[in-house]
Amino acid sequence: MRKLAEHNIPLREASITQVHSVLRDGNPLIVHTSMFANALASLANPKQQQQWVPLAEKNRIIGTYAQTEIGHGTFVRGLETTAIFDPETKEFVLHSPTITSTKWWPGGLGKTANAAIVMAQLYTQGKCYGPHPFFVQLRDFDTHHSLPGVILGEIGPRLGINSQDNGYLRFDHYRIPRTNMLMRHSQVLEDGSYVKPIHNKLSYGTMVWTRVAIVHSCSKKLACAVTIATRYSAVRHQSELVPGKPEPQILEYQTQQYKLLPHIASVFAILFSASSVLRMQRNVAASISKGNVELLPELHILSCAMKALSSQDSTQGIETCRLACGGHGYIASSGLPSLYTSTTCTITYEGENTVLLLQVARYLIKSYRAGLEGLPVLPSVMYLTAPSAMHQSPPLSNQALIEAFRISSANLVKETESRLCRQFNLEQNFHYAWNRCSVALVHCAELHSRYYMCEKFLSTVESIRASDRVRSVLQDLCRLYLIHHITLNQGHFLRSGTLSGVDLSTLEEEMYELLAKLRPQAVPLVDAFDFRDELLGSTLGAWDGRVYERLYEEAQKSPLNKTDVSKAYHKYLQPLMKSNL
Ligand SMILES: CCCCCCCCCCCCCCCCCCCC(=O)SCCNC(=O)CCNC(=O)[C@H](O)C(C)(C)COP(=O)(O)OP(=O)(O)OC[C@H]1O[C@@H](n2cnc3c(N)ncnc32)[C@H](O)[C@@H]1OP(=O)(O)O
Ligand SMILES: Cc1cc2nc3c(=O)[nH]c(=O)nc-3n(C[C@H](O)[C@H](O)[C@H](O)COP(=O)(O)OP(=O)(O)OC[C@H]3O[C@@H](n4cnc5c(N)ncnc54)[C@H](O)[C@@H]3O)c2cc1C
Repeated sequence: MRKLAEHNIPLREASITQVHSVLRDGNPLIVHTSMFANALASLANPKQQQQWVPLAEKNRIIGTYAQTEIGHGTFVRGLETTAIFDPETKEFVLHSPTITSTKWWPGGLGKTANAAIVMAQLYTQGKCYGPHPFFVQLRDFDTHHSLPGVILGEIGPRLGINSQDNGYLRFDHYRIPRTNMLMRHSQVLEDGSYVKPIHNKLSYGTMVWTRVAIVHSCSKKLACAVTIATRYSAVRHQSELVPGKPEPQILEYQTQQYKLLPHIASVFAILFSASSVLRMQRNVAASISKGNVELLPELHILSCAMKALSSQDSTQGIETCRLACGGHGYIASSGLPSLYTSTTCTITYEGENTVLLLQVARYLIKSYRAGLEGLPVLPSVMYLTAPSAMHQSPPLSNQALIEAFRISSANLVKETESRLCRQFNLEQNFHYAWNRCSVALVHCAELHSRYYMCEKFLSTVESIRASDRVRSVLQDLCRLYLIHHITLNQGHFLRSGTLSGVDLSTLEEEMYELLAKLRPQAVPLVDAFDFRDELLGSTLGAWDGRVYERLYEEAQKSPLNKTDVSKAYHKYLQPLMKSNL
């Protein structure tokens, strides 16, 4: 926090700095500096911002974002916490009517936060207007005691990020002033009348913002993991590549290169996509402040798509890196276990991935149908009904591979839409039919999202300002990424007829050549991520390569090594040994 102040970084930008990476196992302030700060910036009106932002900036108010309940996380419309407007006192009465309405999970809520943005069902003049955000003080700002009517606690240990306190929260007819409803987009006036927002999902804006931030953070986490595993693979010697010859660096094995290099490429793919979505988000935010919400659906879908893909890719990549380090990848001091546990949660939070991919699929199907009817569709999905341009690019060139992605994705959407129609004819109910097609729909969303990521990687590499040598390495890396994902998805390319079996064999051959070509670049590439040793926090991945010394030194710090004979020996082991059991 002192560093943020020193560098004049506003609170809402703290999460896109490296500040949070210093505390590897999560930290209790992350939701304060990310979602809470963003909710104030984007959902509060100017007067409310004047009131709360300076206090939050000075950490007098420490906030969280309390939306999820024990009973509902995904289905936001199903939240049960109520905020009923009382026109007599000009207050909202917050209440948790059921066990399932208990807020559950918010980061920092258990012990750290003294305030929260609470999402609750807004009732006024006897009508429910759906979930809306409210600024709610939870604890006394001086004593930190929870306030009467607020029941708070911590939910208990989790798979990871245990340096954070995740909390639960219940309200017992807890009153807050009318002006605590965040009123930038919708309002409740003094007489209780409701003023609608210009788009009814604007109150979900903080989720969209966070999904974009997550994409960025996933590229960083994966970059840490590949740095550790690649440096280690250059230090570690094992087995014989050629019988009787010295043990090679494990990075010499093609299988090891295959484990690491595609994930190094993935860091760039995610990072370039993140930058592109971030640019779009800034444009959309500027348009919204001028009253234009035209591009909001596109941003919502893109952020869902990129959050889903980047969280899945980085989680799988980190696990592969851990496995690529053999036994030493399992030790906590390698840094890999905590990278995994603090990344796998990104698959679930801020919208569970399957659910987000189904949002993307819904948009694809709607856009495809609109395109067929000649109705306008937004740029990112025009390709679904646009004619193919396959023949214009040299076979198997990068451009041809991108076109193959595009056509295969369009083909899959077309096939799935037909399946949906057939299912609808059988079921006579759109929702049942949708559910019966949802596995295929998720595949559509994944392929479309992968197409977007590949396209961003390629277009960024082509336009990047760099020396010829650096550009050439990035081009190889990008090529590897494209081919790798084509081989992983080969069924789709064969089905769409965009690539033949022979094409796929040719590409596979090229991939093996690229692995060998990129092998000497592996260490320089990860060094270029430029992580300080303190930030990596890894015995295996430090800059100097002193892996064995560091492992040994770290072992000395184990509390069990403070004495030669542990207390447990006297208490349990010795009696057991003497018991003749
Ligand atoms: C240098 C860089 C260094 C980087 C390192 C820095 C590291 C730090 C990074 C920090 C990252 C921050 C981490 C913070 C920690 C976060 C902790 C996690 C917090 C949480 O999890 S908060 C809770 C999140 N909860 C969710 O996400 C719930 C998911 N569910 C939903 O969003 C919705 O319910 C869902 C699924 C979208 C459905 O909504 P619903 O209302 O039911 O809508 P419909 O399905 O009926 O759709 C109707 C219509 O609305 C459209 N729609 C939906 N959502 C939106 C939206 N947000 N915006 C615009 N439009 C939306 C939808 O597409 C439909 O459109 P149609 O046209 O088809 O009708
Ligand atoms: C570490 C961590 C931190 C968190 N921090 C916060 C926080 O700060 N604030 C906050 O408000 N929340 C927070 N959450 C909660 C988080 O946002 C939710 O857990 C998440 O949105 C998923 O919702 P859920 O738990 O209800 O899962 P569910 O929706 O119950 O998902 C369970 C399964 O059901 C499936 N499913 C659900 N709906 C559908 C559907 N429509 N179609 C197909 N399949 C479906 C899912 O795909 C999944 O497989 C946090 C969670 C975690 C793990």
